[in-house]
Amino acid sequence: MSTRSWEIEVRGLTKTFGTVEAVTDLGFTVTPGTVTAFLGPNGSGKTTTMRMLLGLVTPTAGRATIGGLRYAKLPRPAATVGAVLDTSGFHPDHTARDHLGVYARLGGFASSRVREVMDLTGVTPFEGRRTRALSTGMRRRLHLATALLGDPPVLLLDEPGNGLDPEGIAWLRAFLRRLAAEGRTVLVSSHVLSEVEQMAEHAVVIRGGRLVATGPVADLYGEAAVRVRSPRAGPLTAVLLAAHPGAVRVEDLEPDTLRIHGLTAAGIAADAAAHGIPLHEITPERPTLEHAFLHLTGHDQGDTR
Ligand SMILES: Nc1ncnc2c1ncn2[C@@H]1O[C@H](COP(=O)(O)OP(=O)(O)OP(=O)(O)O)[C@@H](O)[C@H]1O
Repeated sequence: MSTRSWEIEVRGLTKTFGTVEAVTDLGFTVTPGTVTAFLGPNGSGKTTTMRMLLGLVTPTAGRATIGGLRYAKLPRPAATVGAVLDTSGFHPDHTARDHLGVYARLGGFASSRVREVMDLTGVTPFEGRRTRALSTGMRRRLHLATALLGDPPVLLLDEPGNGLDPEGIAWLRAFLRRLAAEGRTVLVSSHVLSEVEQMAEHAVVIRGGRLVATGPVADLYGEAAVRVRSPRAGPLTAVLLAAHPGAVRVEDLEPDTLRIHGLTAAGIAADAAAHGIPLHEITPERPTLEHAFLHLTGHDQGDTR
């Protein structure tokens, strides 16, 4: 890999197909050394954005650059950006090894890379199998292996977890994290947050082609809350509101059950003890990122939390 900083930069990016606004005024940055999740529901514009980054779709407005350059201007595009966008495209009669050999020649990469990427991605155990006979998981690995042939500093992967079983997802997570730890810029799209939750440090969330959030994954979580059950829920509410004016919000879930926002479980327990209020249950509720995602992408209507 070269030492250049291979940052992905998207600014004011817009694409309309006839009357369809696929992407509108989108802006985000993906920094090297991180896995960044590109999240959005189906049809939100993820693939179109990735295609614009690869110069496969011409933007209506704005720009999408890699290391400050448009894809077409990169000195060695195939050795700079490894992409998995379209997961068809294997010759059915080629073996996995043949497929990589063809792509290594096409890309002008050393033939020794074929063995290296097969070992890296776990293709070796089925290298002699014809591609038509590969399982979904094997196909995913072979696509990744193909993308890595040029040892690229940038990886663009469109829904790489699609169709993988939990073991495959766990492998993918660890693998992509390792690639990022080597200093690569890794952008991974998904419409299923739980798939990327444990692998990505950063997220770019879009809806309807527009940015709705970007930043560290940890910041996308909603506010934490504590669920408390007490036979004296009313007096407890009064005590907490009086002791922490403006800082606490209390939801009445049931006559004896509250959800308290703005305080820790320990803080609530201390206030309750100080006023002799018995607690029958006190449970910190960590909001799930899935919930935050559904909220951000407007898919939680009717859901109260
Ligand atoms: N070539 C095209 N011609 C017309 N409309 C298109 C074209 N490509 C994409 N679109 C439309 O642009 C919108 C965004 O599609 P895109 O495939 O980028 O979304 P996505 O987030 O990748 O979705 P998914 O998660 O389903 O793959 C959709 O409304 C889609 O129908």
